[in-house]
Amino acid sequence: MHLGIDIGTSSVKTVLVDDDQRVVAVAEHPLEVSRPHDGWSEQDPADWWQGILATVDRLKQSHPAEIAAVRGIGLSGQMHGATLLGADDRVLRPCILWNDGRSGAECAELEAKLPDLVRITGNRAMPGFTAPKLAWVARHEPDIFAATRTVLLPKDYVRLLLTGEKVSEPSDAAGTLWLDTGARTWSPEVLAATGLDLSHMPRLVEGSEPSGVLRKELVERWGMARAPVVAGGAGDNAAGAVGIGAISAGDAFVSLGTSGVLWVTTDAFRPNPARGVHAFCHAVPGTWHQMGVILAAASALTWVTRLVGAPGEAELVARIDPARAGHNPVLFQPYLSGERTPHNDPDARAAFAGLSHATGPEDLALAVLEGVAFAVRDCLDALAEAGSKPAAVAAIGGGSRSDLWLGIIAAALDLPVHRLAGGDLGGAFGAARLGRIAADCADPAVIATKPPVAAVIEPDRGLAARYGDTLGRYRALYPALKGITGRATA
Ligand SMILES: Nc1ncnc2c1ncn2[C@@H]1O[C@H](COP(=O)(O)OP(=O)(O)O)[C@@H](O)[C@H]1O
Ligand SMILES: O=C(CO)[C@@H](O)[C@H](O)COP(=O)(O)O
Repeated sequence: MHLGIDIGTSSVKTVLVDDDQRVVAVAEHPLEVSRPHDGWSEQDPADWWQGILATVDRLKQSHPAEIAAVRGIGLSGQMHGATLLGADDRVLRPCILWNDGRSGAECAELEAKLPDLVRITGNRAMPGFTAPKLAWVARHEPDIFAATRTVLLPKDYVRLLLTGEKVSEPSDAAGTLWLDTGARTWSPEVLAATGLDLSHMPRLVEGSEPSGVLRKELVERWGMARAPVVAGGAGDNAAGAVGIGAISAGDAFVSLGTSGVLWVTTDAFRPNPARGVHAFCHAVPGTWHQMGVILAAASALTWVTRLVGAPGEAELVARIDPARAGHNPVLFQPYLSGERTPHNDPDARAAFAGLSHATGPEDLALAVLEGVAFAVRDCLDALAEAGSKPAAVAAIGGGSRSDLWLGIIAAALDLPVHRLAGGDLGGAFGAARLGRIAADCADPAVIATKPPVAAVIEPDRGLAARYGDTLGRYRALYPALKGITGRATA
């Protein structure tokens, strides 16, 4: 038995997986995002911990024998979040999340200060990455910066509470912008550019290696027969990739979580930072990936669901007439949190265009599904310019539960989309696999196999042709609105 724990942005998900890789049980605990100013995005790390205790406690109640038999635990988490700890390892301020856009000025300064930044890290400085956030804290909260002894990513902070160890691994560490991504080691040069050094960083293991064991009091609380090994784990996208066996060069998927991601696995470090393409390490040693990232995907659907007062995302999507896809006069630019790929613009904002007296909630919802699909198409084209051209993509994350959305995405990308068994569990299932690999010293290729394809969604030819035209109009929105819409001033 193995546990996978994913600190998602919208919830903590914990999955119990047996030795035949069957999901035995899943428990989820919702999380809220706090937005104290326009463009800011924060969470209290104590909420992640409450989510872990609540979900594992629930699994212990429903499956005590299986929890007692857990041998390995894997961690997955939303990437880039800056969790700042003082000398006593207490959290100094709310975690600044991956979709926080406050550090645009610091990004520009960092690139100017360290011309080798892109060569070392393989990435442009983008707000949301961890290093520019620390530069922001140094400028705006100097007392907190001075008190900071350790900076941890979300899943690495909960690892500290689970094991007492300060450890990270390359897939998540690459998203800090402090990693020499090709070498998979911290870069003292980039750390120094933000006033930090190696003492502020956790030690690194590979995602599939042990990082420690569960603390005695938690082993007792959950009635485990012995202390399970806790694996290095992975950032949520790399963990999602392990969960669907996307560990060979060219394997591709689209993730529809709070964020949207178009991921392609690479067998070498292939940076190409133009147009906001990310080049990070994978969770499997000796592998890397490229990805395009949009900051609002399923979260845009959640937003419009609340806006129109619908009871839930699934209920709102069910009200959309699928025949309206491609005939919707309403366009939506989904930059609710600014955008990374392809614009790297934290000040961009979302917009509806083409509203009339005839527009109803279903038109807005369809526009959101279509606008997110076009934003993912922008990622596909940016990755193609970076040399990665997938022939098909798998779909993972909560949004992949919607057949309509996957059909829209297949047509917008003009690629087949594969729905995989368990894909909606995102990183949690992949984390459980990493826990097993670490506990059993197993070969990642033997465990991280591809699950059965539950459905292949081919692009509808007529819809793909109509979207060819709509895509041009969608792409005209950003330059037209730049300078008109933007971050609210205080
Ligand atoms: N049936 C559904 N159809 C479309 N989207 C859905 C459905 N159920 C959940 N979602 C979306 O899934 C999102 C959560 O996905 P998830 O992968 O768990 O995100 P995260 O890892 O960021 O917490 C919610 O924001 C919601 O919009
Ligand atoms: O910032 C990124 C990747 O660079 C995001 O993908 C976060 O990792 C959040 O993931 P979800 O909560 O949307 O799964």
